[in-house]
Amino acid sequence: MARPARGGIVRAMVRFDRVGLRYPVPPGPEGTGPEALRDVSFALPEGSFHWLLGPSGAGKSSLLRLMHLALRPSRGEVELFGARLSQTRRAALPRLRRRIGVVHQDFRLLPHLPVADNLALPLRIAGRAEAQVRADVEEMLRWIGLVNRADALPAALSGGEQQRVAIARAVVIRPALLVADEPTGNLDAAQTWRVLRLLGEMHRMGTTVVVATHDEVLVRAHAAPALRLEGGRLVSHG
Ligand SMILES: Nc1ncnc2c1ncn2[C@@H]1O[C@H](COP(=O)(O)OP(=O)(O)OP(=O)(O)O)[C@@H](O)[C@H]1O
Repeated sequence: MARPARGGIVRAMVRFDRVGLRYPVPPGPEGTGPEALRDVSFALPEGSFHWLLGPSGAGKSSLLRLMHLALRPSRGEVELFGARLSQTRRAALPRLRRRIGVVHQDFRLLPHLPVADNLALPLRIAGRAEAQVRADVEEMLRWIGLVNRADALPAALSGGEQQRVAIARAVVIRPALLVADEPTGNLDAAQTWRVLRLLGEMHRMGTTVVVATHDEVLVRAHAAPALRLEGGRLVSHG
């Protein structure tokens, strides 16, 4: 469900216009690999929730990498928060990246830092005062139900607990856009529902959310529009 912005007009948070992507395949020059995405166009309204679906190799992770600025397109235009990437200076990218939270299937927590410090890191990088960092981390731990694991290292947590920490870390600086790549791929059913609930809560608070998944049960449980990829092409949207 999209929330109207000022004047009732729903802004696009993300817009892809005829986007193509070729990976650089060594040893050739950049852009000579097979096409991972072809002619992909869509717009995601501010405050929407979308599933990203498609068989293995369809291009889901590639599309999300473009969306969270880990890659630039080989063709076409990606627009985020109204900024066209082709016209955005490299120096301006970190500021855009701070508006995007990313969750991966394999959590990617820093293994040598306790849970609380994993959550604090984005806040410290953003220069928040330490009292604010402590308050925000506490709030996040409460939200994900892990207050009593603040001092644990990630390896001491179950996969589902680690994924809840990863979601909290992705949203602790209140991103406008949250992208998740197979966030429940390694989780059992009970943990999958908890993760889905957290993603749904972020959406209800106004965050634009995109979730790639293979899990049709999940998709049926949370009715939302879907982008469906096949062979690098967007075959349906809605
Ligand atoms: N880093 C890379 N270098 C070269 N080719 C890549 C790279 N990552 C993905 N590809 C290729 O791009 C295409 C799309 O892959 P992608 O990982 O985006 O698909 P996917 O839909 O996310 O698949 P899965 O569901 O298995 O994760 C595939 O042909 C894949 O081999």
